[in-house]
Amino acid sequence: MSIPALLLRPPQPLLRGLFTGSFHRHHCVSHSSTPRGRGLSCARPLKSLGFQYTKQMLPSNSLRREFCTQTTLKDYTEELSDKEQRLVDRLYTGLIQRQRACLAESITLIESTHHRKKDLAQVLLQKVLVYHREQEQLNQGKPLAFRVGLSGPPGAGKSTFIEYFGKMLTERGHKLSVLAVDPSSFTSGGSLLGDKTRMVELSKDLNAYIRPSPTRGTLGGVTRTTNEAILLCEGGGYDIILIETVGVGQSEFAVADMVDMFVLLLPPAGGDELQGIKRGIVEMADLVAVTKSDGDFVVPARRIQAEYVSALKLLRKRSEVWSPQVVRISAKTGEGIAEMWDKMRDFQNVMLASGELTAKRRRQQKVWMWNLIQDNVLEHFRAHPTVREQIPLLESKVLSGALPPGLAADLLLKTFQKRN
Ligand SMILES: Nc1nc2c(ncn2[C@@H]2O[C@H](COP(=O)(O)OP(=O)(O)OP(=O)(O)O)[C@@H](O)[C@H]2O)c(=O)[nH]1
Repeated sequence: MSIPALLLRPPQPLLRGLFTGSFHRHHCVSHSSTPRGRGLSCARPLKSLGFQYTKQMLPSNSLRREFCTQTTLKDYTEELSDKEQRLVDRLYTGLIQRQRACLAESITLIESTHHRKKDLAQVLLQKVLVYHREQEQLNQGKPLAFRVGLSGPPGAGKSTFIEYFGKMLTERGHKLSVLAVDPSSFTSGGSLLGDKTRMVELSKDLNAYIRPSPTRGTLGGVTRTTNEAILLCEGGGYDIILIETVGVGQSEFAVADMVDMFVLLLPPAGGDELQGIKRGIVEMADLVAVTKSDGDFVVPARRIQAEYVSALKLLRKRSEVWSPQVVRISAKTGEGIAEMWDKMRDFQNVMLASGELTAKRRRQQKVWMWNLIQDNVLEHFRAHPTVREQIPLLESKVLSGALPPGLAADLLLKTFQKRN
């Protein structure tokens, strides 16, 4: 993420003072070379970012990007001790040699909340990014992997489906990575997804890698590490990345901003059971699959399929080349799953050929960057001593109706600005 960060315009006065903590350390890096052993500097790099290296001063987009990546990597690398450098090199080499243990260790590193480990993770990510780009160039600019978001309410049949689908893909020579973003893991401490016992066969498959989301942190934090984990998995040679979420919260909106295709699994159940599914989630779906279409469930599955075919027709068209479709599948009998995969490939092909996929990925990079900024700015705002002190009082005044929310927000923002 430091590449887009390097191209940011000079910071606005309000924001200028904010970039002093982890955001700046991880995402804004100095252009000028930093002698080994010197601590990470915040003020100087930001100055150079904003005022010395403007768009006009560098020859072309691609050259500028190249320039930024290399110097970014160099700056971080010089900060590392020999031991740290060896760790990053070992993980990077192991990762691109497709060693699962190194992929697992690398993801653990990016999930770490430890201050120094976070720095190391960024160095590793930069190296993987460069490698990733080289590989994409060798692949005639085509993406290295197909990123698929998969969502559905609890009990929809997600794990049974992934088990069957995953085995089918690995038998066809693919390498599949399943990343589970589970919002329950940080609200209740429990874990709905990612539990390996849910996909017993697939977790034993050497061409499949299943990874639950970390159990700590905020949704923002988890989605950030998921984005980074996607890159690591792709660097590790996985060509299909499945990101699984439970379709009841905010996480699927975040996941939709990370993937090429969004697939919604729905059980053949009545309206009541599907109420938990937010309308917005259906709107994001590129493909809806009605699960458990076998035995007694075939009739209700057909009904749900017909309902969703009609409902999707009413939605605003999101693509020039693809209209969302509704299929019926059974992970018990396997019916419809190969056909579903064919449709997914059709989607990938038409989206790629039309240029929509590339455009979507570009947009997602920008969303990712702004999500990080938003998260960090908010973190700094909440951590500000005076603001933190005033929040409970102002919140209670807003709750009791004594203060309009707009005024309370203005007061807090002014307090924040004064001290920055
Ligand atoms: N008949 C039939 N039952 C299925 C099928 N797929 C899943 N089931 C059953 O549906 C139930 C829920 O399936 P899971 O795969 O655990 O569903 P899930 O969406 O992963 O559920 P959570 O882990 O709670 O999110 C289990 O009892 C499965 O045996 C299917 O294709 N046909």
